[in-house]
Parts: sequence; C-alpha cells; structure tokens
Amino acid sequence: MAGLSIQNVTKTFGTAKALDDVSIEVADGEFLAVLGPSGCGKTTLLRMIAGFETVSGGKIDIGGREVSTPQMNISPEKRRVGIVFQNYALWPHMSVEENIGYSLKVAGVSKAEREARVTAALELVNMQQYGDRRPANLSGGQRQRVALARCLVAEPRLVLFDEPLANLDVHLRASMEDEFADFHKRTGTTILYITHDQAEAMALADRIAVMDHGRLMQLATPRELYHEPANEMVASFISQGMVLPADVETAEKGGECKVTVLGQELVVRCRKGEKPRKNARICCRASQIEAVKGKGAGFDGTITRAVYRGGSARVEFEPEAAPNLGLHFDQPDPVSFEAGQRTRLRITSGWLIPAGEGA
Ligand SMILES: Nc1ncnc2c1ncn2[C@@H]1O[C@H](COP(=O)(O)OP(=O)(O)OP(=O)(O)O)[C@@H](O)[C@H]1O
Repeated sequence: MAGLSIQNVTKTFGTAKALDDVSIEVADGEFLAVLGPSGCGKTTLLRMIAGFETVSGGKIDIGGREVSTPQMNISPEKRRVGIVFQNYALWPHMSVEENIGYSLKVAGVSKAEREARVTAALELVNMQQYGDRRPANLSGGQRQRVALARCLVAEPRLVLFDEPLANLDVHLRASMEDEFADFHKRTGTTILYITHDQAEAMALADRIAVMDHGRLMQLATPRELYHEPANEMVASFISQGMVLPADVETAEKGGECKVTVLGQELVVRCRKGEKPRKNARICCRASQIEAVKGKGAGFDGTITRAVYRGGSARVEFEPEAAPNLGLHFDQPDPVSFEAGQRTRLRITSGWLIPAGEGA
C-alpha cells in the first residue's frame, strides 16, 4: 500500500474552478473520507487521483512517485489505483469468479495464479461461497463486495471508493459500513472514500476532508470536526450545528473564554490565543440548549414547531432579539412544548469559531 499526497491542486473547466488550491496528505494505511455537498468537487478530485482527468495546477504523488502535474499525467492503468463505484459495473453474463479474474485474464496472468488470487480476493471480502453465482443472484451488498474484490485482485496501492453505498437501502448501508471498517482493519489498505453522507464518513474514516465550492474547508478527525469546526461552513454542515453571533468578552484562558450571545453571558471553548473581539460566531449543538425556569440567564422567544420523534421532540425556536435566527433543541418525554408557546432558553456551552478561516 502507499500514501497519497495532493499538493495545491487546482482544476479549471473553462473559466470555472472545480478545485481551488486543495492540499491533502493521506498516510499509508489511512482511511480518509472526502465529504461535501453536491458540486463541491469530490468527483473531480477522485478522477484526477485515478488519472482520468489532468490537473490544471499543483501535483499529485502516489507512494512518493509523481503521477500528475500540469505537464505530465501518468495513465490510469499505470497508477495501480483501484476504484469501487456506486453502480457496481459487474458483467452480468460472468460468474462472480470470472468477474473478479477478468482483468488478470486480459493481462495474461496464468490460470493457476489467477485462481489463487481470485480465491484470496474472495476471502478478503468474505464471499468465498459465492464464486459460481451470477451477479443477478446476489444482493446489493454482495455485489458491492464483489466489486471490491475485483478491485483488490489487481493489488492496488490505493483504493478509491466513489459513494459506494449510495444505491443501498438504510439497513444494508449500516451493515456494509461495518464490513468496510472491518475490511480496512484487516488489510490496512490506504482508502480515499468519497461521500456526501456525513454519518457514513464519521463512522468509517480516520480523518475527513470537508470540501465546499472546490476548496478544502477542514481536514480533521470526526471528533475534531464536530467539536472544533474551523469555520462557519463546517460548523453548520456537520450535524446541523447552529451558528450564532457573539461578542468575545475575555481573552482565552485554559482553552475557554467568556462571550455574550443573544444578551446571555456564557463560557465557551476556544482556540489558544483568542482575544476579545466583536462580531464573532459560536457554534452550538441541540444538546447545548435548554429551557430556563423563571428569569435566570438566557433569552426569551417563541416556539415555532415541536415535532415528536419517539422519546423526545425536536423543538424549533425563534429568539425575540433575532427572529431570523432559528434555533433547535430536543425536549425529552414528557414533551410539553407546542408551537406558539413563549419560553426562555439558555445556551450551556459551545465553540468559538476561529476568525478568518475559509468560508
Ligand atoms: N467536465 C466538466 N466540465 C465543466 N464543469 C465541470 C466538469 N466536471 C465537473 N464540473 C463542475 O465542477 C464542479 C465540481 O463537480 P464535481 O462533479 O466534482 O462535484 P461533486 O462534489 O462530485 O458533486 P456530486 O456530489 O453532485 O457528484 C461542479 O460545479 C461541476 O459542474
């Protein structure tokens, strides 16, 4: 296996920039997800790593070897990069074994070696007993495992997954997530996994690269993205974080500072070296908002919606001081909030979004 180095890569189509100065280092054996909304440049990035698309600026190395620069593009078949697509692209008239061994046959690998490698690939994806089946007689998850085995049989240095679970139903997705995680643990394959599904990225990846409008917004562990988003885009994109205006009142001490949000003073976590400033933003989560009894610290407003979800309700709230700022939180059973009801809330904690980074 090999690491992947994407250095200051830019891609333009005519005058439009699909990727803008993106740098990502994937360590040997790492599982890195690229996550972002539609049109953020995920597919373009994958196509450039695979060699189907040239770079307009910057360079890409695989296993320490330069494969893409604006002047040079090593062809896809020489990169030893495996790709698993969302539509499995299996040959319907071939058995599972024939599908997996096809590329070896075309490459002139001997029958004995082919059989050994196909068996080993089937074992890697736990499909030993399905070698004789046709793809039509497999479930969606099994087909995806065959597609993975077909990619692994060529002994790639790096495997790219292009939204591999997008066509599967919710239950199958969960079990395939477990299988991919287990596969990664067993084999130590270097994986770059493209998805727009953050739950999937969080469940699987060591680190996640969040992209928006062709730019890298943050590259961090799932926990860091959730607890310490680098900018407003990441804060609101990951788990529907709420971004609220704040004034920073005190300098950082022990990783915390005092802020005023909607007239309420509170202590939030922050980066080292933060100083008092106006017009800052904090990110807070539904679990960091609670109802206040009486007139304690907090802010008044109106409940606009309460949707019961079994065990708790998602409650939406409009603060009096900033009606355009929709907040939401969960009220556990017994649910008492209703639309139209006036109440007082408080924010219990949050994260001060660093100044001037990305979006
Ligand atoms: N061949 C092309 N010619 C012109 N523009 C392109 C081309 N390929 C991609 N783009 C543009 O580049 C941007 C990034 O596209 P890309 O397909 O990489 O996004 P994505 O994140 O994969 O989106 P999705 O999740 O919808 O597949 C988009 O604005 C897209 O319209």
